[in-house]
Amino acid sequence: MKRIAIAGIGGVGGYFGGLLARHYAPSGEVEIIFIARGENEREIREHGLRIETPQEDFTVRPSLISSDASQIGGVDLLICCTKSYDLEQSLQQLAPCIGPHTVLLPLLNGVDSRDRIKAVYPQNEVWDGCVYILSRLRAPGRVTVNGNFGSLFFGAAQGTPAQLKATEQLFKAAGMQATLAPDIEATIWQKYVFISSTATLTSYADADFKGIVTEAQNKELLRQLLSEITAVAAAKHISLPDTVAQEIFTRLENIPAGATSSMHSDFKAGKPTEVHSLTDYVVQLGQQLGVPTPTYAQIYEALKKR
Ligand SMILES: NC(=O)C1=CN([C@@H]2O[C@H](COP(=O)(O)OP(=O)(O)OC[C@H]3O[C@@H](n4cnc5c(N)ncnc54)[C@H](OP(=O)(O)O)[C@@H]3O)[C@@H](O)[C@H]2O)C=CC1
Ligand SMILES: CC(C)(CO)C(=O)C(=O)O
Repeated sequence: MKRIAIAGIGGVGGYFGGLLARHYAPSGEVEIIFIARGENEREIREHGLRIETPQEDFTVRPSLISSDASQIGGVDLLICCTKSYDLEQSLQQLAPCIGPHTVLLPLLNGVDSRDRIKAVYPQNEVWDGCVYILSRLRAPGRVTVNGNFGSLFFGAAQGTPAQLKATEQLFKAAGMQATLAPDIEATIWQKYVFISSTATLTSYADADFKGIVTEAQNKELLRQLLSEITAVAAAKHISLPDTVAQEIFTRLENIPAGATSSMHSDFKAGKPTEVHSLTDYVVQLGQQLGVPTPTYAQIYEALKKR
C-alpha cells in the first residue's frame, strides 16, 4: 500500500487519517492523501489538521489534500469516512482514484456499507471495518477526541490475506489500535448492535449515553431495542456473544459524562442524520426476515418527523 487516501476528513477520517499522516507523510514512505472539501480543505491546506486528544495535541500535514479526484489519481487503498448518506455520491465523485487494484475500506457505522460500495464498484476488493472513538470535527481543520479509546477493526472474508496482514502492520506502525478481525461481519454487527440501539435512543429521548442507562423508562426502551436488533442479527445467522446486551450496558456505564452518539449530536445541530442506516435499516431488515421490531418502528416514525 503506497498511496492511501482518506475520503471525508471529519471526526473519524481526521483522527485515523491524522495518525497515518503523522507517521508516513514526512518521509513519503507511504503517501497519505486527504480528500476534504470547502473550508475544511482550505484550512488544512494552509495550517494543517489539528488533532486534540486527552493525551496529546498535534498538527499533521498530509502528503496531498484535495477535493478533486482527477488531481489525486489512482490510490491503493481508499478509506471511506463520510457519513452514510454521503457514501454513494462520494464514491461516484472519486472514480478517478479507483483503479482495478484499489481496495476500499469503509469505516462508517452500519452493516451495509460493503454491499453499497460493491454495487458501485463490483470489480474491486472491498473490505469491511468499524471504529470505536468519540471524535468530532469541532471547526475546519480541528478534530477533538473525547475519552481514552480509539480502536479500529477491519477484515474481509474474501480479501487478499497478505495484503490484509500488511495493512494491519502498516496501521499499527502509525500508532493506530488496529485489529485484523477474523470474523469481520460479526465484529461490525457487534458494533452495529451498540450504535444502532444507542444512537436511536439517545436521539429519541434527547439524552446522552449516561441518560439512557440511568433513567428507568429509557433503560427499558434500550432493553427492547437490544432484544429486537439481536433477534434480527440471529435471523441473519450472525454469531454474536450471548453477553452482547450486558456488555453494552457496561460500556455505557463507563463512557465519559456528557458523551452522546454522533447521530444525537447531528439531530441537536439540525444537520442531516444517519437515521436511515442506524434505525430504519433494522425495521427494513426485520420485515425481510420476518422478525418483529415494534420499538424500532415506533421510534423511527417519531424521528422521521424531526
Ligand atoms: N464521530 C465519531 O465519533 C464516530 C463516527 N462514526 C461513524 O463514522 C462515519 C463518519 O462520521 P464522522 O467522522 O463523525 O462524520 P463527519 O461529518 O465528521 O465527517 C464526514 C466528512 O466527510 C466529508 N465529505 C462528505 N462527502 C465528501 C466528498 N464527496 N468529498 C470530500 N469530503 C466529503 C464531510 O464534508 P462536509 O462537512 O462538507 O459535508 C465531512 O467533513 C459515520 O458513519 C459515523 O456514524 C463511528 C464511530 C465514531
Ligand atoms: C458511540 C460511538 C461514539 C462509539 O464509537 C459512535 O460510534 C458514534 O457516536 O457514532
